[in-house]
Amino acid sequence: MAEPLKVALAGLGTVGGGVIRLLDANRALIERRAGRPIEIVAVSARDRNKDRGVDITRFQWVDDMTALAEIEGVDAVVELIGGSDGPALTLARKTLGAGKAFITANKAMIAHHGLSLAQVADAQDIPLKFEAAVAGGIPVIKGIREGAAANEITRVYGILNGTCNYILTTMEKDGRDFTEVLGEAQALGYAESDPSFDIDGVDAAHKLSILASLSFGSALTFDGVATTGIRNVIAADISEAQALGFRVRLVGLAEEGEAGLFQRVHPCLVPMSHPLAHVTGSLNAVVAEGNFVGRLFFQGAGAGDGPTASAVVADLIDVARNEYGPAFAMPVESLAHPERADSGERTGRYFLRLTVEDRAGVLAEIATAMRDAGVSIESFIQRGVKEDGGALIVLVTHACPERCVTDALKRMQGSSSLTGSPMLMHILDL
Ligand SMILES: NC(=O)c1ccc[n+]([C@@H]2O[C@H](COP(=O)([O-])OP(=O)(O)OC[C@H]3O[C@@H](n4cnc5c(N)ncnc54)[C@H](O)[C@@H]3O)[C@@H](O)[C@H]2O)c1
Ligand SMILES: N[C@@H](CCO)C(=O)O
Ligand code: NA
Repeated sequence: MAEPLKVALAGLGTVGGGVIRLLDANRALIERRAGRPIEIVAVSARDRNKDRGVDITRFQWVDDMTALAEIEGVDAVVELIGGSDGPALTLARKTLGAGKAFITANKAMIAHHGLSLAQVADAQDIPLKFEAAVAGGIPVIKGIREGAAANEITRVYGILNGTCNYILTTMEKDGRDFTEVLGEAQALGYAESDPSFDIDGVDAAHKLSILASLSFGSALTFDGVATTGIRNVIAADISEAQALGFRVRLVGLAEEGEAGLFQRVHPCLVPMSHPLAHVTGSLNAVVAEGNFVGRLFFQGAGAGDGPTASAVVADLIDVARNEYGPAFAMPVESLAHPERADSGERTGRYFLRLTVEDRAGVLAEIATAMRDAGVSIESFIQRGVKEDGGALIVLVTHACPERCVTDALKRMQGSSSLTGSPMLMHILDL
């Protein structure tokens, strides 16, 4: 029998537990597919005695998880701890330094340190793999890195955070407000240990920066992602968007063109005719547009123990088969360094929600700001708000450069007519 791939596992939480259960359940099949057994030999986490519903007494226990890299006979280390720096990064560096394969679900660490880790891995021809880090169980890294490798990809976008999608679609279904639904989403086990990473779009930005690098062959730049989360989305935004034929989704979008590299995570209005409008609950979806293959649409579970473990073990199978290549699909030195595109020049339609006082002249004030900023209005709704006697105004603009809409908002800033902060969302006309 072929030698097993010996694995050390750091982190025994949602995903770590899932990996052990998956390898137990599909052992024989995985061995046939991988050409050899995949065996966990050592594990480490914070608490040795916690009941995880899986038997870990059969594995060597290691208190200091960064020591997993040094265990003799271990071929691959799987990191399922989390955190962009700290023990996860130390473990990554030690593992690659020891010439062993490193597999992770940690998008925060890959977004911040992926290129420097890839440099070490590629120089020694060692696997560095992170399928679970982007859209969990969806094989989107494999799809873009391998399946679409022949294409020039100029745009990649999608729903990259299950927690936010769960919150938005529950608000949509039940008409409830953000704070009410947040607690439920966290209880489902998808949320990051710092929940603001989900809600403020940071987790989606981590994933988008990884996807952009793989799609465009450009150096990963997490700092280049303009990020807005879903904290300010209210139930009325969702119902008004629906009345206009849209659904609200947190969309990560990256494009590469003459203007440079554009990367943004933001709540958007998605037309009902677009497949992303039908991605509900904690599901994720990614669209990649290739110049020969056309539009690819990937959808599935972006989080959860089973789906995420499925991606981690797929990476292990690649390692067992000796099938891998440079972590970012090409050597780090070959990655391009495009300029950052100016978002003000992007043209599109916008949704603007204002809460205002219901008195003479308010509408004229809004119309004047729009006119002076060169923004033309496509549709307009005004509703009375019983609670405060004010009004809710929703505008959809005709396509115009983004800087015009932000200019219109600036002109209204500080006006005594406004009773709350305006909400501006892009309309995804793709
Ligand atoms: N949960 C998901 O659905 C999901 C999906 C995709 C990716 N991920 C990523 O997978 C990783 C793990 O996520 P999870 O949901 O399984 O987390 P979790 O909180 O359920 O588990 C984390 C594990 O790591 C251990 N740990 C954490 N910090 C430690 C430290 N400083 N020292 C020692 N042990 C430590 C904990 O004891 C626990 O066993 C994260 O990077 C996360 O972003 C999670
Ligand atoms: N917190 C993430 C987990 C998967 O990466 C989410 O909600 O999608
Ligand atoms: Na994935």
